Order: sequence, then C-alpha cells, then structure tokens
Amino acid sequence: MKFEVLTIFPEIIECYIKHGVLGKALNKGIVEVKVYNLRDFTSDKHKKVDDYPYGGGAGMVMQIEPFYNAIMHLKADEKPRKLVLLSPQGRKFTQKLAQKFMEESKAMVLICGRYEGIDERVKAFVDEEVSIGDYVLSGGELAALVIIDSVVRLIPGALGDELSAVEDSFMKGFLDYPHYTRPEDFKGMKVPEVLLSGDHKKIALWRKRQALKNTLKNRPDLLKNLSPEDMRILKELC
Ligand SMILES: N#Cc1c(-c2ccc3ccn(Cc4ccc(CN5CCCCC5)cc4)c3c2)n[nH]c1N
Repeated sequence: MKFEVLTIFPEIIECYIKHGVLGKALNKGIVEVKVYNLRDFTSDKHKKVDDYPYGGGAGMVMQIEPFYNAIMHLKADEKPRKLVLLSPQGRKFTQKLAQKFMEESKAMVLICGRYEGIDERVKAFVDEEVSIGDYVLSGGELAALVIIDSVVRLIPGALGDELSAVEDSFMKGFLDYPHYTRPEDFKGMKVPEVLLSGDHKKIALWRKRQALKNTLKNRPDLLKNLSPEDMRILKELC
C-alpha cells in the first residue's frame, strides 16, 4: 500500500514513519510513504501557501493552487488513488473506516492543511473528508499519521503476528483486557492469580469478563451486537 502525504511540514511525517510498526512495514516493502512539501508546488519566490480569508475573519486560509498543482502532479501517473482531506468537519474516522481504506485502496493521498483550514474549492478534487475526533488540532499531519498507522496495522503481514490486528479490541467491538508482565509482585502489587494458573480456559474467561467490565465502565456505546455468551457474562457484571 502506498501513502502520499501533502503537507507544509514534511518533517512531522518523516520523523514518525521511521519507527515502530510503520518502520517495520516500510522495511518489509509492505508499505511505501512519500511525503510532498506543498511549498514545492507554489509559483512565487516566497513559496506562499496561505492568504487572508475572503469575507474577513480570524487567521489565514491555505490557498488552492499548491494543492491543485500537487494533486495534478500525483495524478499524472494515472494510477488509481483515494484522496483524503483531513479536516475538523470530516466524517469520523473509525476502525471500520480504517478497514475499508485498507480493503479498497492500493494508494491513498492524505491532504494536510494548517492555519484555519484550506480553500473550500480543494474539496472538488478529493474523495473523502475525514476527522479523527471531536477536538481541534493545529493541522492535518497528526490525523494523517493516525490514519496511516491504523490502516497499516490491518495489512496482512505488517505486524508480523497475524493475531494482533485481528485481536485489536476495536475489531471485536469492545475494549481490551488488562495486560501484565514481569515482575509478578511489584511493591506488593501482584499479578492476578488466574494469569499464573496456566489454565487457558479460565484465563480466556477472565480476560473476556475484564474486557466487558472495562467496556461497560468506559465505552458502553460499544456494547452492541453481543453474542449470547457475552451478554450472559455482561449480565453477571451488572
Ligand atoms: N482530521 C482532523 C482534525 C483537525 C484538523 C485537520 C486539518 C486541519 C487544517 C487546519 N487545522 C487547524 C484548524 C484549527 C481550527 C479551525 C477552526 N474550526 C472552528 C470550528 C470548530 C472546528 C475548528 C480549523 C482548522 C486542522 C485541524 N482538527 N481536529 C481533527 N480531528
């Protein structure tokens, strides 16, 4: 899968993609990330990318021309790609949308604005407008990284452990169970006995109960379409 990122801060993207899961996927050749500086698609000596908003108002707005020139440059190879604009006004990005992007797109262009946003006319050239959550960021770059990371985790072979992506809690519809590792006793804080028992059936049941308990407490909205078994466990918790 190929990601192409349009931004005025390429270093934000370049710094992150070298590490962790993404770094491994890049080294394996499973993923390619190319970052383009929008300032390279300007036509003035000052590489201007923003201007005052028509109609007045606070802040600056990013001009359409650099976005248009960059998008036309990418489209010159006539390969299919999904163009995604990051924006506070976008549709909510979820695990389901990450799965859809992974399944449907061989290449994605992630368009990152800054300032108070970008000229509305850019939207004529994009396929999706996406927001990663109900809070205001300073630009689209962090959102682009969230999308890249969550989509790459879903690509077969990217994690090196097929179970990890499938086991990711949002794939199952509820939150994760608690995790513990050595030492067994840290200043009197002990690992739950069941996890030391070696009884995999008991451990699995304990983990399911804990996951449902966490979900009931922090994200009851996720508790939909539970299996009869999960519903039985949940009723025991109430
Ligand atoms: N994805 C994503 C994002 C973004 C995001 C994405 C892309 C850009 C480009 C520029 N900014 C900064 C900015 C900041 C303030 C305002 C004004 N608005 C007034 C009314 C309410 C909302 C904000 C606009 C744009 C961006 C922010 N924020 N949150 C997400 N989940």
